[in-house]
Amino acid sequence: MVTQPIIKVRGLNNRFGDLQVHEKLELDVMQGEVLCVVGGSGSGKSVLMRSILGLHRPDSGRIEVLDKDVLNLPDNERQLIERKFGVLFQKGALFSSLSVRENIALPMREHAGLSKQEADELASMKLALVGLDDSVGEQSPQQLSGGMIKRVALARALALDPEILFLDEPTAGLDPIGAGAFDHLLKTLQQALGLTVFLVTHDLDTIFTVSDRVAVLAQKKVLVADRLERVAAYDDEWIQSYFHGPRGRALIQTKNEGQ
Ligand SMILES: Nc1ncnc2c1ncn2[C@@H]1O[C@H](COP(=O)(O)OP(=O)(O)OP(=O)(O)O)[C@@H](O)[C@H]1O
Repeated sequence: MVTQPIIKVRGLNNRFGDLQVHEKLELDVMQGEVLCVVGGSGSGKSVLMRSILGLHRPDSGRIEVLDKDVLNLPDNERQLIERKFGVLFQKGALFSSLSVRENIALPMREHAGLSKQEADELASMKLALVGLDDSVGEQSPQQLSGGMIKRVALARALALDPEILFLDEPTAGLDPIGAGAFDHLLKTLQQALGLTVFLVTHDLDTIFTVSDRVAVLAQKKVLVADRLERVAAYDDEWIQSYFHGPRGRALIQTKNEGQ
């Protein structure tokens, strides 16, 4: 499948005081792919995602989304681009004072100007999409398990039918079965909806299940961005210890046996 970059990052520099996080970082995210972004703690994965989302202003560099130079767009055009983003933050807590349905309907009412009834009906569709019963809509977020909360947060991220979905550590805090179920749901939805997914994760299972490509952040840049098997073979100490530790070896073996 030949696709075009939907996001292009060029010469990105991010610095906090004396700490240079990104130096001339380059990255393409291809239309319709799941790109898993990995790297050691503090390597700048979240700052990269926040820079693309417009939540952090980089010191310099260029970020294009759908061929628009988003760092230099007027506010109204920038908002049109942001409407194409769905975001699930690691700590993207739901509003506890609102029901699940109200949480999902909120972006539709605030950003798409839908009536309460329209938004509630669409929220039901989004609940079904993430595999939750409609009755969950009337529950409070505090009543839900960790896995259900992630599904609701995913339903909310999909509220405005985004083209690009950003997720920061979506399986963190889930047990392995819940995490596996979330990974499969994500892959199914991504394929069904034709989404492009930018996924920050430490979770090797997630990478093996959902990634089309993997980008490794190290040494202030994207060291390599390629298919998993090529990245796993890359000659770098961090990559080798990450992908070829006991967990990585077991996953590679399982994958090979499944082929
Ligand atoms: N607003 C900020 N002010 C100062 N330093 C920051 C700020 N945001 C991030 N940093 C620093 O930038 C570096 C990269 O942070 P970032 O959160 O992107 O790392 P990460 O790769 O996502 O790490 P982790 O895997 O631990 O979540 C860290 O050293 C962090 O402390």
